[in-house]
Amino acid sequence: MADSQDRAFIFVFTGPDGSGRKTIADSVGSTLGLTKVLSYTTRKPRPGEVNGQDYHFITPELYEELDASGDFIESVTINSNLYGLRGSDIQRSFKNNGSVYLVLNPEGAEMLKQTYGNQLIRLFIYADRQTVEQRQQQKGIGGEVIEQRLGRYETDMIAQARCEHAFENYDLAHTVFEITNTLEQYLQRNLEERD
Ligand SMILES: Nc1ncnc2c1ncn2[C@@H]1O[C@H](COP(=O)(O)OP(=O)(O)OP(=O)(O)O)[C@@H](O)[C@H]1O
Ligand SMILES: Nc1nc2c(ncn2[C@@H]2O[C@H](COP(=O)(O)O)[C@@H](O)[C@H]2O)c(=O)[nH]1
Repeated sequence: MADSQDRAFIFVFTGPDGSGRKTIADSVGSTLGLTKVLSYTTRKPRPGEVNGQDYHFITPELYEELDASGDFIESVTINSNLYGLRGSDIQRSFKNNGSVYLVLNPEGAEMLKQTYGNQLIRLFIYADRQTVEQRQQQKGIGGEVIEQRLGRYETDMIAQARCEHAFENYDLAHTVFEITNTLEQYLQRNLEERD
């Protein structure tokens, strides 16, 4: 008999920066009552970002310490900043709350897929290059950072083919509706299997 946490899903919202991953993930997650698992980063918070809500913002020293203890299930360096996820955070959320969601770049999503297999569902969110650039500008992200992020756009887009689902994001309400329906099917299937 499978343990209840074996039946929980990890929904990973991925795709190019600025495609709308966080906005969609938080909206779908709140509608479906999913728990968000936050990454740890050595990056400094941007205006409006809150520790414990957007990321766990930590010092490079603490990051090194956690990394040396083998805490990170996945760790990457992006623009000289470290980002990682602790496996224990995912396991704790599974035990307490069931299915979880998180937002990762395609590289991180791929790495986690290798660990969690069928339990992990990748939702690829995308829009054209010009649109993601404009969205980042409107969000107030600096020109240099946007340039660095756009440098990864083509590589990130290639990952679409490996994801379980892909959604174009222009009409936000429509995208959220489509993804909510898709995830409901996974959660419903789980409930039926339990009965
Ligand atoms: N369909 C949409 N139409 C217009 N604006 C959108 C749409 N989806 C998201 N946005 C806006 O685009 C901006 C980027 O969205 P969001 O932060 O969710 O993207 P992201 O992929 O997580 O990128 P980032 O890494 O920059 O945070 C936000 O200001 C968000 O409100
Ligand atoms: N592989 C991982 N990627 C992550 C993680 N946490 C966030 N991210 C992605 O990094 C870039 C840059 O993020 P930003 O907030 O500094 O702009 C973006 O694509 C994030 O989704 C992680 O733990 N692992």
